[in-house]
Amino acid sequence: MPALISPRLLIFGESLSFHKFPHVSRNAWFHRSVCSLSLASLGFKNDHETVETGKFNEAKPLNPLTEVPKGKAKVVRSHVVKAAGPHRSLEIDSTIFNAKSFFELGLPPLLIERLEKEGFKTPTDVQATAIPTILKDHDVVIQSYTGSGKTLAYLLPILSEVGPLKTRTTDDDGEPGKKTDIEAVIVAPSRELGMQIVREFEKILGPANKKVVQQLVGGANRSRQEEALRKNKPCIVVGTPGRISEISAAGKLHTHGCRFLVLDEVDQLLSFNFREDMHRILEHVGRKSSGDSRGPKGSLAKRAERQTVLVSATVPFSVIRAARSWGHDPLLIQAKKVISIESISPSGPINLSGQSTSSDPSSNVQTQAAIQSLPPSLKHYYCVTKLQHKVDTLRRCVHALDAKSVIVFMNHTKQLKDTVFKLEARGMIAAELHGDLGKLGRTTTLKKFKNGEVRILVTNELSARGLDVAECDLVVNLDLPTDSIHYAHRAGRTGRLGRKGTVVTICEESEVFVVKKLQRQLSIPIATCEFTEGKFVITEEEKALPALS
Ligand SMILES: Nc1ncnc2c1ncn2[C@@H]1O[C@H](COP(=O)(O)OP(=O)(O)OP(=O)(O)O)[C@@H](O)[C@H]1O
Repeated sequence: MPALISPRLLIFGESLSFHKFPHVSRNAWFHRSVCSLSLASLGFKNDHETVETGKFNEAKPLNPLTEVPKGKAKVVRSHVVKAAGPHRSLEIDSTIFNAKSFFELGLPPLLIERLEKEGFKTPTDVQATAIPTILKDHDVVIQSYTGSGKTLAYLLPILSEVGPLKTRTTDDDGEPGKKTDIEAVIVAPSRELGMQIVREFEKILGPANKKVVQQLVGGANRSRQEEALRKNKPCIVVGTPGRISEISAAGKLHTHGCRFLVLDEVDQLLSFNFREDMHRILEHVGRKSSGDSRGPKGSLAKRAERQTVLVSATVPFSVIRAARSWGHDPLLIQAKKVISIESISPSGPINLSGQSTSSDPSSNVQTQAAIQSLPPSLKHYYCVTKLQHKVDTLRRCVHALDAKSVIVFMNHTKQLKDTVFKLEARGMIAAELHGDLGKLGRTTTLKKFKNGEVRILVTNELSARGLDVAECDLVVNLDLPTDSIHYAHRAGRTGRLGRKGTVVTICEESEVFVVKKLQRQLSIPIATCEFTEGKFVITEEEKALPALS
């Protein structure tokens, strides 16, 4: 089973052990029920406004809309709100939002004005907790599930202190062209995520202030980025570790006076691949805070003491350790909770309530980290098929669920390309996204997928982290993920910001025990399903199981 063997297993400690976990009879856990569902019946809108600009010129599915037997579909209707931004199609469960307003969080009026203009009306829970904590100058680790709005949770307090929308104004701040030092550095593990964060900054800053933020991602022309730094003198840079450290080493990026260092997807940035570049960044961006001079910022001396913000949906203990050594008295923020990291024992992983446990950290750090990263609105299924029928099963899955925007994860580029070819041969609009494509190719594909021109994006781990496509209503694992952390990040590409989302793992009979182990590790039910005669049929429903420890 080569797809399951990855060097990344070493990063996160525990891996899926194929021999340790015996094959367990499915029937032992199931309560048998058969019903047919579409994504609409699972809580999605069924009409074609879901993808506003979508132009699916495909062969019609055999049975486009599936009848849902009354009482079988588990539709949980709750008060819904609309998403901010141009796509307003999928319903959002309002329970993700906080009772407080952005104003109550202490954000400056100009920033609130911009938020309102862009349609951001209410903060999410993690934003309502993180924003005031960061504004009080604390070093923090932000951990909450995928799609819960962690980007704005750090972006808004930064823009409260840096750039033209900030609270306090001085003559030299905020305007591009006047300052020479960078005031905030945001590091992300992939170009796509880096560019996505830049777009989020640009959205809030507004068209007049775009030059306040500069992207420094790999794959793009470096001299053009250096030229933009020299000419525009941005106060915020967002980039990948390699490119940031390259430009910094060349003396073209001045970050010693930097006030904010954000490491997004920090657990991935801790991996061996990024070690050297991350070392340079940590050494050259501001200086580690001592805690002595905490208080309102303003003087240059105080600015040189950086505030460190670590962010991820999955926080293994290695991140807690890193937070301790890179910051002063850091706090862990989990949706509505704030916990002192110093109080977490180095010998134990953090559990669901944010406290440490005394068990062996290597045994279940990964499990705990993954459990907390899954949005509750996701539904998980798996379907058993033969290897040679996987693509056909995928096609039937997409049709049966009437999915509008699908991300398919595979582990190997060659097979990934074959899958796109086969899907296209069957009249489906699919595209590939992987590291072998150039930056332009990747950007174009992603753009087409986001605006609905491409219905099925076939990709690999590159897209598992951070990718935010609000309309994505289905994630399919056509190859199994390496472990529960990877499952969680892949799954998190759907069900963004309280929307409903469906995750289907298509596997061979011999791989079922791995799905069972994921189910136990993540403490989620993963029901068995089939796609017959254009219908999505849940053949055996799972009970939620206690997490493996
Ligand atoms: N308060 C809000 N109101 C409306 N939309 C919001 C709000 N906060 C964030 N969003 C939107 O929700 C989407 C998901 O946010 P974001 O990408 O920051 O999630 P995340 O928690 O970082 O996810 P991941 O862990 O997968 O990276 C984005 O499109 C963002 O613009």
